[in-house]
Amino acid sequence: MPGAIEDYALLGDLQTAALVGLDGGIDWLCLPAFDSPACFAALLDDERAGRWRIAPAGHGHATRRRYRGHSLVVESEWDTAEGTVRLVDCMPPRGEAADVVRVVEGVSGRVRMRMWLRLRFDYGSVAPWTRYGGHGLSAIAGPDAVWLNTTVALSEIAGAVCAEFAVSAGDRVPFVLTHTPSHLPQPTPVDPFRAVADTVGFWENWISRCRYRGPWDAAVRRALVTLKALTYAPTGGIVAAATTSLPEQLGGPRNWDYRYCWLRDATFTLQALLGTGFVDEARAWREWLVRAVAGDPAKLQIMYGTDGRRRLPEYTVDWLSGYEGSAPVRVGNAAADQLQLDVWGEVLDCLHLAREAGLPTHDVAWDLQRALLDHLEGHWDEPDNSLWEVRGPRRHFVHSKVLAWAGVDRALHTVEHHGLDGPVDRWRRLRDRIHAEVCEHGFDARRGTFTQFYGSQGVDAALLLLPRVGFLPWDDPRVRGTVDAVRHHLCRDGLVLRYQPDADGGVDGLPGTEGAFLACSFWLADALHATGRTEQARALFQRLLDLRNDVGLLSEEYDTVNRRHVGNTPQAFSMVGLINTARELAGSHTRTSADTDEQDLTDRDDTTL
Ligand SMILES: OC[C@H]1O[C@H](O[C@H]2O[C@H](CO)[C@@H](O)[C@H](O)[C@H]2O)[C@H](O)[C@@H](O)[C@@H]1O
Repeated sequence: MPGAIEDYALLGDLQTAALVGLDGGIDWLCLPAFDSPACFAALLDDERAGRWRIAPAGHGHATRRRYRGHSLVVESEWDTAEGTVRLVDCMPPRGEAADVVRVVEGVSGRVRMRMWLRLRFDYGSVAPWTRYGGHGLSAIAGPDAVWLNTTVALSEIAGAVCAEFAVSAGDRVPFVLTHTPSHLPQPTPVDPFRAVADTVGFWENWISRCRYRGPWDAAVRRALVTLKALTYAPTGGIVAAATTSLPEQLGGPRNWDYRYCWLRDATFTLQALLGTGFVDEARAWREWLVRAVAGDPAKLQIMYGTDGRRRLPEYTVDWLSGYEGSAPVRVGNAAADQLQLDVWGEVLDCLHLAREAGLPTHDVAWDLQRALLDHLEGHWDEPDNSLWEVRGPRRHFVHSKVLAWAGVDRALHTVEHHGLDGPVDRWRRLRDRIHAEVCEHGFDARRGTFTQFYGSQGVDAALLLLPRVGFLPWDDPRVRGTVDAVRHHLCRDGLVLRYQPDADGGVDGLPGTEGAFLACSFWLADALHATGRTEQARALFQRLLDLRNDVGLLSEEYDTVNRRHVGNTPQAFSMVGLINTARELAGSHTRTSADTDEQDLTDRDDTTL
């Protein structure tokens, strides 16, 4: 039985990620990449689907746990009747192969320990052939080979690899699990102690480039490290979360695979990284983007594989029972084929912002912007699936139209401020036309609010973003009315739903309901602050900070009834929301290109940037 979603800490090597629970069990690990089949999938079933646990014999949850400094090295400690023991877990920066390093350290007394490893390739379905030799083993099946190196004796019990040993104060017992494609020879084993030190050094060095200084510094840095850990270093792509199919409703079917690169999530992530000083990541992402979307702009997808792959067919993994019975488990994501008009606007905004942030003007990037804009010009007035990826009928979603407006607006800014070439008069007319249409059809004067889509009876938390992209100012009565309507209709226990799933006869085409969406809750805090209700904004932000788990992570949503994290974890959207709201409340504006006229990025030298 897996732990609560909030029980998990993240390990990662910038190519893949593992989740380690409070009880010392790694319940999720895909090798060699984020979206590879899992070799530990207990998270979505039970230990028969693969798990690796190290803990004091007969003990459950660790007494305390933390990341070492700002790194992704997790230290779990158990106080037991026999003494205290520490488990140090990490994935060192990728060298020759992918490694998971676990070191048991005796702190006091003499503690009996138990290691239990059950490798199951291909999401729990393939038990490898295991060969033992000395203090190690190799496990091979199909394309995968895994080696375990340790200093303690291993044995096999009921299909699992076990070790019983004891540690006294000062003892260190290492375990190194290494993966390679099965046709390659065993790689040179890493030195586990050096690997831990290198991992700490890597992350401390990376975060030292952070230019945010202000309140909530530790929370912001942890969020940034998490975003970086969701980056696939070889290509610069950024995944939306480390997992698939953690449910948006416990026991329900709203279970999706987030191990891909959504243009929307990635652009939000980039805005947070750029705003805190991480320009190299923006450069890598722009390169990734230009490669991924090259070709016909009509064929732009809303998401890609981390390598830019377009085909992400969705299928169900029926042999896994799902997290706490939440079936189906899905691999791939059918949303890849949807029309989500906001993405054109977000990409145009992000490319513009990258340029404003000092990335050199790049002809290919401008060619891409122009091609995207040409396509948007011919398609902005079509109904779409919206940023929420509804699986019901396409509609004229207000947020999508506003982001189309923003895309045109950013292209105009680029021409005006960077001397690039474009048909500005035509684009100005287009921008004005979209604006007028949204204000006419997307605003309900009777209720004083923008609506989820033209003619809708529902509202949408994404409407909180309208002033942020510069569509209308925060003091416009239509904006204030919309903020109030979102609060009134979408708040549950003070947190914000994306929309009312049952409005307009059911907009998303899915059964069941879902938790409060944490990114939207951060957007409400920003909106309260921007409309002069800073105390309420701070209170909401504090509430959201309090929802982080013991190591500072947030999943996608929060179940306000069961008081639990729900949805995939850790989710970039949520961590981005934390960073942006901290910056807003600290007085360092989250820049969108809508601001660049007035601010001209002078805040690049602010201490809080
Ligand atoms: O709720 C239905 C949709 O949920 C997922 O999409 C959500 O996550 C994406 C990644 O973070 C985000 O970009 C999107 O805005 C969210 O709605 C799921 O991936 C979709 O397949 C699903 O239809």
